Amino acid sequence: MTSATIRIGTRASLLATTQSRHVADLLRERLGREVELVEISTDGDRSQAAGTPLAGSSNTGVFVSALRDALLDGRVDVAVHSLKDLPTYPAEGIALVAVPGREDPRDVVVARDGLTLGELPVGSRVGTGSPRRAAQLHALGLGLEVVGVRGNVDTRIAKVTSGEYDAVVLARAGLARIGRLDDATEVLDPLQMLPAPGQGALAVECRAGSDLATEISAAIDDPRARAAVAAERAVLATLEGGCSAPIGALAEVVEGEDEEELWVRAVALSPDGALAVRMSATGAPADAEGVGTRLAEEMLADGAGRLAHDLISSVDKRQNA
Ligand SMILES: NCc1[nH]cc(CCC(=O)O)c1CC(=O)O
Repeated sequence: MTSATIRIGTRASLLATTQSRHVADLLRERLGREVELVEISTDGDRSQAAGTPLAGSSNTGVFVSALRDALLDGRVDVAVHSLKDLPTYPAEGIALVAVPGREDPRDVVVARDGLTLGELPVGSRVGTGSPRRAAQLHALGLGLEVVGVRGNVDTRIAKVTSGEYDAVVLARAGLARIGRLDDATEVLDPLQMLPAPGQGALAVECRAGSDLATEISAAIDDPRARAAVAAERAVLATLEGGCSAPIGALAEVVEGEDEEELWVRAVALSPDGALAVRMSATGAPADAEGVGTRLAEEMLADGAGRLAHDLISSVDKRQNA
């Protein structure tokens, strides 16, 4: 069993196969095992191929469960996902065995003519399918027109190249992984654009309780990355319980005076970006989930649960302005 080839299930997209290949390389290097990729196609992938691109969070659930099914019925031994696409609730029989070293979690702008967001004229069309990015773009007050965009990373960049959109906002990690970082014209500071919980991190899953789970965890888990995403996902899970507003969260493990410290920042916004609840917290990396949960509870106590009532809150805000 321990000498058998490890089969990694992957979606067929460029981003997914690049991510899976990265995990395959880590496993070969650190376990000295043979590793192969097995493509798992889904209804979502097929309709994408047929020319109706499905994108973003609404459909990621389909991809995640197809990979998990392949894991559960033994077609593959390992599943690799973008961590930010995983739902916060656990899946039966599946263990999150490793969060490998994380890419830079920030968002980037890909704009025409090398422009930054601040240089784009009022009324410029900026594409994103993410309510989190849309709300934070509005909150910048630059008068940008936020338009929906679907499809994979290349499709989105092509909207700018073709002149259809002036810019798109994407995860830096996605561009880095597919070797297109040069297309980015600005890296957004988290003060302006807090990333999605888990952005830039990978999730490596195995069947719960398998020997392979323990072996992989010891070989490729990065405790700092794991603590950071645990805090971010605790923020998300807790806020989801009480609000449907767009959410950003970013945590980092930093060297303190004599021990490591966990820093967490989070934001919940009304969809039009007019109102936001922002908070931060620090704590021990070992208590990552507790730190994130308590931070989100404070945000709810401060009104984060009412932000989704977009119309009412933005009207209130404008009357005060
Ligand atoms: N929602 C799609 C998705 N899922 C993971 C990434 C990029 C890689 C990552 O964030 O880890 C992307 C594209 C994007 O948001 O630009």
